Amino acid sequence: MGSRVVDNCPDKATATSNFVYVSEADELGGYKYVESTGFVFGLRAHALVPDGSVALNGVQRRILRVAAKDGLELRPYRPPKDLPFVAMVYAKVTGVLDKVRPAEVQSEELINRLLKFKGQILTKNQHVAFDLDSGGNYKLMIEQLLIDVEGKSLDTPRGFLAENTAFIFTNDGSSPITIAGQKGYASSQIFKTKTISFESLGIGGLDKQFEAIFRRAFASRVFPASITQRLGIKHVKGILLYGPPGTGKTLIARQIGKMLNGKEPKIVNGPEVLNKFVGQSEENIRNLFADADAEFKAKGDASALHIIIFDEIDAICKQRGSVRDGSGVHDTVVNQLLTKIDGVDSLNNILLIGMTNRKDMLDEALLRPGRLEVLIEIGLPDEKGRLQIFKIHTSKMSENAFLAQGVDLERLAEITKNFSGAEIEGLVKDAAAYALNRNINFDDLHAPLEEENIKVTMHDFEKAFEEVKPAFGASTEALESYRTHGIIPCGEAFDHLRETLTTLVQQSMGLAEVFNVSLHVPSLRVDEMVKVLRHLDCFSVMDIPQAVDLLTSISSKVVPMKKLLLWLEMARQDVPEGQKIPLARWEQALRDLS
Ligand SMILES: Nc1ncnc2c1ncn2[C@@H]1O[C@H](COP(=O)(O)OP(=O)(O)OP(=O)(O)O)[C@@H](O)[C@H]1O
Repeated sequence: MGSRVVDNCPDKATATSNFVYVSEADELGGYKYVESTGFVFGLRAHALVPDGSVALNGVQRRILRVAAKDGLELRPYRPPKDLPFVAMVYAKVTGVLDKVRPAEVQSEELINRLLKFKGQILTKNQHVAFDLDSGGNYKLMIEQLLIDVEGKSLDTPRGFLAENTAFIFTNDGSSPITIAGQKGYASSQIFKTKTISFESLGIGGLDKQFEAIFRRAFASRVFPASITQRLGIKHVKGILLYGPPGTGKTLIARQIGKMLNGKEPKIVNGPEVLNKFVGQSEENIRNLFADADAEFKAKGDASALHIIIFDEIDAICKQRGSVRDGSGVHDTVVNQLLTKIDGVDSLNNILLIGMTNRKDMLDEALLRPGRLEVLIEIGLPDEKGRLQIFKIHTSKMSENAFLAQGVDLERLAEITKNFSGAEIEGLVKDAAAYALNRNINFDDLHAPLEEENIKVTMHDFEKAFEEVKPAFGASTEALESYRTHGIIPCGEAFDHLRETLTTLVQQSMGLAEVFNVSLHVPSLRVDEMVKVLRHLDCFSVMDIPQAVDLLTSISSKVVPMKKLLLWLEMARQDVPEGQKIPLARWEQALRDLS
């Protein structure tokens, strides 16, 4: 059927219809669709189109890469019988012209307008020009088409636009057009980019944790509300990152904030929020949520995501009642925080990322479902993670040729067992300081530095390694100080574990050096408490049953070992050296602390 001469559309109505037009005498006139360069268009005949021409709007000319007066091959297109109806279109909306002023478009108007193209065939990567009654010429850039096959969403390269086709408007930040009131579809825009590179984010060894955070806290926000509501999923509003200091908790929280399209995250520090003036701490918490509150009231589910990063959250959330400042400030602050996440006026547009080194000190109420419910441990990095961290922190040196040839990062990762990310960073800095020192002329501090002589060598790293010691794991003194009370046989489970481990160690005598065993004793039952108190010898034997009774009546039937030791220490404070704790003192300490 051959080539047609490209012409402009006769008027605005034809230009915004997404049809292509031929003359009334054209032999293609009998067909409903034509195909060119892989795109399919609805075809209409029009009295104002000259014979032998095809009228295209500017957006169509662009995707077909032709200009007015060019020739264009057109072929009639008969939709195959199995051409599917599109269930969901992922597309970006931008202006028809490259330069377009920022504007806000209501999604309802947008969708109603786009559904006027019902019955047309859409192809992936196609651009569709349209106008809106409220003004403005826009183009829809189709990124992905999904069809519904037996409840599963599958990709399709082409399909019919149907009455019930759903739209998800994405925006990678390149379009100045924001879509308001997306009825939950807005969520698909939360990530700035489609892929994540951890190394470029400067985070080493935390891929698994990141994946877990994504899966558990963000997946629900990527899908449109229409899907999450059908699945009965509620957005996660709080994450707790916990683990030893310097392992990258703050780093990961900040990077999450940067990756998301939401508002700039707010970062606060627990102790900063607390204020000695009555009501001021609560006010600080309210202020923290004020912007999210205002936007949620104005825009509801279409509001952007507000991220609040709460460092040292344990400072404000210590178990309620456990703080003895007599003011009850901590309680009201925690309550205030809980209301915002989970109360009657709770907000759906917030994500609270709490961080702590002391998860055990947190008020359990804060960790219930609907609150800080996703708990992610950020532990010490393994060897692979350490290598990544070394690479991250030496990348600048390496780029600028300051890293000597013989530096073996793999070897360094191997020997830095128990080092946290921050300690690895410290070690790199220390090694660099050695290299710099070597190049300083102490006789003449004004002598010019010869840059090309500055090389950080393996020897510098070795010297730094002698100096920087990890806070965890390696220090025997620290371990001893944790066991001031010796090992207390506190129950059947403990005895069983000890026997099994002893047998294992005996069986592999000679290998014993390489064993590292750590025991975690979560909570003690009544009989176990009796054994522990007996072992610690801090009450007279006669008083022990009553001491346990007091403990369980004031606290609970099951008490964490750490808590028990803390209480004992408090109770012992006013008791003279060598004397047992009197029951009255014990009761008073329990009441003060519970
Ligand atoms: N996994 C890591 N990858 C790269 N750098 C890291 C990593 N962990 C820590 N660091 C380095 O150590 C610095 C301090 O880490 P960060 O403040 O994130 O630790 P943290 O776990 O929040 O510690 P704290 O509990 O003491 O607040 C970071 O700014 C970064 O330079």
